[in-house]
Amino acid sequence: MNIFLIGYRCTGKTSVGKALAGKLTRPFIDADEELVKKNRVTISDMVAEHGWEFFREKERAVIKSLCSLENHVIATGGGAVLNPDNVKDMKETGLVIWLKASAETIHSRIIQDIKTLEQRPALTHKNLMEEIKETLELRNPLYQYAADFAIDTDLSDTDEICNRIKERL
Ligand SMILES: Nc1ncnc2c1ncn2[C@@H]1O[C@H](COP(=O)(O)OP(=O)(O)OP(=O)(O)O)[C@@H](O)[C@H]1O
Ligand SMILES: O=C(O)C1=C[C@@H](O)[C@@H](O)[C@H](O)C1
Ligand SMILES: [Mg+2]
Repeated sequence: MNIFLIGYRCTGKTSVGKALAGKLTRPFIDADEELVKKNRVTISDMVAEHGWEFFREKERAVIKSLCSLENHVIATGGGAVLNPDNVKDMKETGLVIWLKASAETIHSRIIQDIKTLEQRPALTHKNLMEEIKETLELRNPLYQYAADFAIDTDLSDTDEICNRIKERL
């Protein structure tokens, strides 16, 4: 079984995924990083040039191919659950863990993370806080449906989150 990490931007899927894979001595792979490598373009440039629909098609291709792996820890992009085929494939081939954080925590991590410019182009025309709140409201039911269980990340560091996941496995 694979372990898939899902959740909104900056809930820690990539950071926790890497650390968890180390602790479980399993290989780690990140869907966003795979997409960038495969297409040789940053996410921000891809979205600026071709739009979100094009990005979602590329993301679907990556998730589909990652679902054929075995025993990997896989960090997904924040919007992977928007495609029901991704959700179906992840549920069939692994355990799906939802990393959660409050809108305030997400906002603060997004504006501080150096990767935001290349990796997290705006999803809406709203200001960042409104975008986060509105998008979380739309996506929370999708994360909920996809996940086997959820972990709150607001008050814990990566190491503590890994330990809490390990307790649940
Ligand atoms: N538990 C945490 N406590 C504090 N900071 C965190 C925590 N988890 C992640 N961060 C910070 O938030 C930022 C984003 O983390 P990360 O890239 O792992 O998120 P992500 O969920 O993979 O985001 P994306 O969906 O955009 O790929 C980084 O600067 C990271 O250090
Ligand atoms: O939340 C989203 O829709 C996204 C999150 C990032 O991980 C990237 O996959 C991309 O910026 C889209
Ligand atoms: Mg990530």
